[in-house]
Amino acid sequence: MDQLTKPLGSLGRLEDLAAQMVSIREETFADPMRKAVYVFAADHGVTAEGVSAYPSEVTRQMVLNFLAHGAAINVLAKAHQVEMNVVDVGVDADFDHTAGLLHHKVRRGTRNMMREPAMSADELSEALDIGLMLADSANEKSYNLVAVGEMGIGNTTAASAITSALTREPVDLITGKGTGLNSEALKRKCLVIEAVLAKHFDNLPPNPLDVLRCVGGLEIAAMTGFILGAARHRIAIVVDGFISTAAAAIAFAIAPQVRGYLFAGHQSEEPGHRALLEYVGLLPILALKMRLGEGTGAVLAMPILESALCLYNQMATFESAGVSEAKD
Ligand SMILES: Cc1cc2ncn([C@H]3O[C@H](COP(=O)(O)O)[C@@H](O)[C@H]3O)c2cc1C
Ligand SMILES: O=C(O)c1cccnc1
Repeated sequence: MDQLTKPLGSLGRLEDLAAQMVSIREETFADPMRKAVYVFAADHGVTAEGVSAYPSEVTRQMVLNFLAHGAAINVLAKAHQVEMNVVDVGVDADFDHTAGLLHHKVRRGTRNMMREPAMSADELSEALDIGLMLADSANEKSYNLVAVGEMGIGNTTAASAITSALTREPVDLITGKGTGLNSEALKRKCLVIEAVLAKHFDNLPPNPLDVLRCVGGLEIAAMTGFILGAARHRIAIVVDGFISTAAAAIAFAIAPQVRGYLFAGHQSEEPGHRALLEYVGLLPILALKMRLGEGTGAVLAMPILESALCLYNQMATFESAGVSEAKD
């Protein structure tokens, strides 16, 4: 990088991104990028507590919208030549005859974490396995850059509970309005999350897999498995916003080596995202004041990563171009 025809360090963070991509891909770093986004969808029992501005039917409706190419993620994936994969891990709907969907439903939504753990140990293990299996299939398809996204009404509540359990940050500092709660509803959401944490974790810090099982979600667990599996295959992974970063934080808590394979696509407007990025040790690539999810911020960052690698691969060196280097 320092031999390329530019002042030392002048490409800023692009230099770090290129270095990380090269270290992930090792001998194959010059291969063209083959990109995919995996959108994991599931419902959440905790929506019964009134924690989202939208009804949980929107999860099913948005899955159909993804399949009809009408969502924000469809537009961005198409614009940047990113193959789209939509995975049903636990939507509360019957998709048995729906084409174009990856069918891996564990159950129709998690249990209400206010009353009982969101998942049983078997359900958690099934959801993690789905993610691991999809990472194997991403590797078989020769993807070398994957974005991780999600759809699940209520999942910012699960992500906030995970964030507080892992980082020990107070709930009110890491809980946001999600899809757009008013300030009164946001207060209720904070009370729900506090009650959930008190119910499941009387002795902190809890084990990361217990956090995932008790207060996570089926799509979050599948994303965790996917991230662990993709890292194992040396696939570069771009996480999206608050919820996918919560999955990355669990993966990091289980296997800290996963950090070297992760990029944070953007800084979400959800307040807990900062705490999670800090916990994992990631710097966001973009800051566009987005709070959508679906993988949108991750896909938007992919051209920046590709640009970083192109610069590293294609620029002339001082020697080859006959350009004088810096004086001492
Ligand atoms: C139409 C629509 C499209 C979305 N796409 C992603 N989300 C995002 O919002 C949800 C999380 O917010 P909360 O925890 O407040 O329910 C998730 O589904 C997330 O992907 C959407 C939400 C809506 C309403
Ligand atoms: O940061 C995100 O991914 C996010 C924020 C709000 C709602 N849904 C997703």
